[in-house]
Amino acid sequence: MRTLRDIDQLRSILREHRLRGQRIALVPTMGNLHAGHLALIACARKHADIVVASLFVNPMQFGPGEDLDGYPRTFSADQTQLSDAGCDVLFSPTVSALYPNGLDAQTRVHEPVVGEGLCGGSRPGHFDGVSTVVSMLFNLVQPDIACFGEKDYQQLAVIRKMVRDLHMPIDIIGVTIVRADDGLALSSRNGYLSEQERATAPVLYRTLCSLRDALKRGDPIEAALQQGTAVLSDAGFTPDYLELRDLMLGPISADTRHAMLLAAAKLGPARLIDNLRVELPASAINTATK
Ligand SMILES: Nc1ncnc2c1ncn2[C@@H]1O[C@H](COP(=O)(O)OP(=O)(O)OP(=O)(O)O)[C@@H](O)[C@H]1O
Ligand SMILES: CC(C)(CO)[C@@H](O)C(=O)[O-]
Ligand code: BAL
Repeated sequence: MRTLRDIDQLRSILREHRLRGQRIALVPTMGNLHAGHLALIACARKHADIVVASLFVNPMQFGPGEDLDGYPRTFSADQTQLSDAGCDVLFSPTVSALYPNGLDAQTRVHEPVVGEGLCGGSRPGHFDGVSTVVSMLFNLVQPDIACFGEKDYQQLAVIRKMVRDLHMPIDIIGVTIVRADDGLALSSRNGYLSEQERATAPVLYRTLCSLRDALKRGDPIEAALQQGTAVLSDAGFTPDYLELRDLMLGPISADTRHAMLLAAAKLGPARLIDNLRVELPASAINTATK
C-alpha cells in the first residue's frame, strides 16, 4: 500500500491506473479504524481494481465546542489495518494541503434539503463541511465508486443528493451497519465511553428495535416515539432526536411503507447515532399523522 500526503503525487499515480483502464474506488474516513471501516474497504475491493482510502479529520465539519481536538488519531494502527485489508493507496493530506487559504476563505458545497434537521439541525454547518471535503476528495481521486456507511444515514443521503445535483459520475454505495455483539453500532466515538456507559450504550439499538416492532404492529407513531425517547432518558442518555422519516429522509405520509427510524443521543461524553429500517403496515395510514 502506498501512503501519500501530497496531492500532485496522488493525482499522478491515479492517472496511471486510470490510463490502464482500472476502476477506482474511494473510501473516505476520519481514521481510528474499526470493523465498520473495514467493511467499506471490503465493499470497495469487490467493486474496483484500485482501492483508495482517505484519512483526514476534517476541521470544517466540526462545530465550535465539538471534539475536533480530542478526536482519536491512531495513524500507524490505521495504516496497518488498511494495508492488511487490501487497500492500495492511503491518502492522508494535511489540513493546509486541503485548505491552503484557511477555512473561512474556502468555497463550500451546500445541499439544502436532505441535510436539514436531524444531525444537520443539531450540528449547524456539519453537512456543508462534509459535502465540501467529500467533493474535494472526489475531484482529487475521481473514483468510479465511493463507499459510505449506513450508520451515518443522513450523510449518505446528502452525498447521494450532492452527486446527483452536481452530475458527478460516481456510484455511491451504502454499506450495512457493522455492530458489536450486543448490537451497538461500531463508531470511533464509542471509545469515549466509560465501562459503565459502554454497558448502557446498546440500549440505543434495543430501543430502535422495540420501536420498529411496535410500528410494524401498527402502534400509533407519535406515542411510540415519545415512549422510545423516555426509555433513552431513563437509561441515562440525553436524546437529541428520535424520528421516523421516509427513506429519502422526507416526512412520512399516509402512503409511506418503507421508513427509517433515526436517533442521536448523548451518553456521557459521546454523541451516538443509529438508525433502523421499518416496514409500516397499511394500518399506519390512520396513525401516520397522529
Ligand atoms: N459501524 C459502522 N458500520 C458501517 N460503516 C461505518 C460504521 N462506522 C462508521 N462507518 C462509516 O465509515 C466511514 C467513515 O466514518 P468515520 O471515520 O467518521 O467513522 P465513525 O466510526 O463513524 O466515527 P464517528 O465516531 O466520528 O462517527 C463513514 O462512511 C461511516 O458511515
Ligand atoms: C465522510 C467523511 C470522511 C468526511 O470527512 C466523514 O464525515 C466520515 O468519516 O463519515
Ligand atoms: N462519521 C461522521 C463524521 C462526524 O461525525 O463528524
